[in-house]
Amino acid sequence: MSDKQNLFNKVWDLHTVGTLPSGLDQLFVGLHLIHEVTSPQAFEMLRERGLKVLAPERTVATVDHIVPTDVQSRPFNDMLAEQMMSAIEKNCQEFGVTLMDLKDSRQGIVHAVGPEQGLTQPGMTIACGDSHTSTHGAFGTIAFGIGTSQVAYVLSTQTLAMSRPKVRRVVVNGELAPGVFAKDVILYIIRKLGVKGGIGYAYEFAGEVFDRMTMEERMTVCNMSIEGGARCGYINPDQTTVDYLEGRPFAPQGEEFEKAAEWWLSLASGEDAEFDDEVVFNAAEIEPTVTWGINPGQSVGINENIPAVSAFPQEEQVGVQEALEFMELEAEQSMNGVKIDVAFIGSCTNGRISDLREAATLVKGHKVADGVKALVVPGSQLIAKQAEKEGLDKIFIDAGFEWREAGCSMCLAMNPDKLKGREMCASSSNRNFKGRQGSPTGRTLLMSPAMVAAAAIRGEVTDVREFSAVPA
Ligand SMILES: CC(C)[C@H](C(=O)O)[C@@H](O)C(=O)O
Ligand code: SF4
Repeated sequence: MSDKQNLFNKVWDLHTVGTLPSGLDQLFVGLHLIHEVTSPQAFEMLRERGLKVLAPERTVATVDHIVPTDVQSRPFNDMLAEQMMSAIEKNCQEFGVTLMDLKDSRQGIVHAVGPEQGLTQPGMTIACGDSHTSTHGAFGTIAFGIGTSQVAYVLSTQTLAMSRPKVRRVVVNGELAPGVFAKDVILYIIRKLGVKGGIGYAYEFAGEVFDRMTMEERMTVCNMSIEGGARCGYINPDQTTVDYLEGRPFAPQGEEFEKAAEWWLSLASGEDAEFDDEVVFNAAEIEPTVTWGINPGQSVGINENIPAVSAFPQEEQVGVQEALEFMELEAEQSMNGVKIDVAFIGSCTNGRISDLREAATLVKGHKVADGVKALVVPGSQLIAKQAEKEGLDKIFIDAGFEWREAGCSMCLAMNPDKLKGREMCASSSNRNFKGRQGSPTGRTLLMSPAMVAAAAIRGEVTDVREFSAVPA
């Protein structure tokens, strides 16, 4: 491996088993994660062709999207959800794949479970029929979201045919101010580079800000690379990565772990590593950020106003106008003080223990504003258990939040947790597309979990720094 090679190209080369006549590289897939929404048809395709799962030991399934977060008794009220659940149970049993179902204490959102279990490791290739697979890049992993037919392809061949993206290094130097979180950093990057800015690229996030981040913060950033159009995003493995993985169930143990750690660290892009492109930002410019529109790039700092329509490039202006009309917001208004109806803390972006701790710190001793429905949905059962051990559930419940079972929940509302009518939701999730949270006219404001907590208490979008207990 040359010193000039960045981590992405090193890992890509190590996993390339051939080049197809189409020119695509055929990559070996180290880990294939499965969930109930994008796998049923894939298993059907295998059945139709009489194929087996080639490497069941490299395939792990969990259930997350359709999981009800209150009453979980079977059969589910929603027949479609029940069908998906039965299908994944049957498929995993028949094809010999490990399934972390609702009875399994490891169950949770696929992108929470992989890292938590130590399945996600540096230098690996990971595929999953889910766009936010980019989350796993936080470990210096090349992790791709794939479609259902590709799921069938990976199940049967343990490889994936892909064209090699270019690599852009996204550097953020300096120090984040208190009250500014990983979520604000990625929202800022997407706003600056655009939701299509990453097309054709893998993003390497580098610089002081990411170096200092915990693994959970790095996951939040990499999770949303896809929202910036990038094929995937990653952060070089370092001691923080190694420390996080030590002792996790699927991580190597003892001497094997030492050897693995040495190998992981050797993969990081060196000082001389070359990139196809590089952009540099300054952490001091990043404020607590909130979206005002219908894609994750349409955001502003809490103390800025939404720009005038004329400030956008000509070709974007119609879309901006449409977004403002849908959101019932005005150009040049401030987001500070916008009323909310619902507050949602959860998702694979911000449903981890550190997110719940940050939100709970803020919520403690306060009450959810009258008329606001607020819910906390931990990303996995283990996160829920840890939160309960720390008494966070009690803090949320005392404040008037609902404390729910683990799953995707209102991030995409494939379960019963849905917005109603034109409700406005402060959400710690990653997508604010029209109708994303279950009501075609429902509206989503993306922000950090601490900002969601602040909005829940005040009943309106609020600068988290106005609270005395701002988590550092
Ligand atoms: C249901 C699934 C295919 C989808 C995805 O690919 O991301 C979902 O997880 C989402 O966040 O929109
Ligand atoms: S939490 Fe949301 S973004 Fe993440 S996998 Fe589930 S639906 Fe997709």
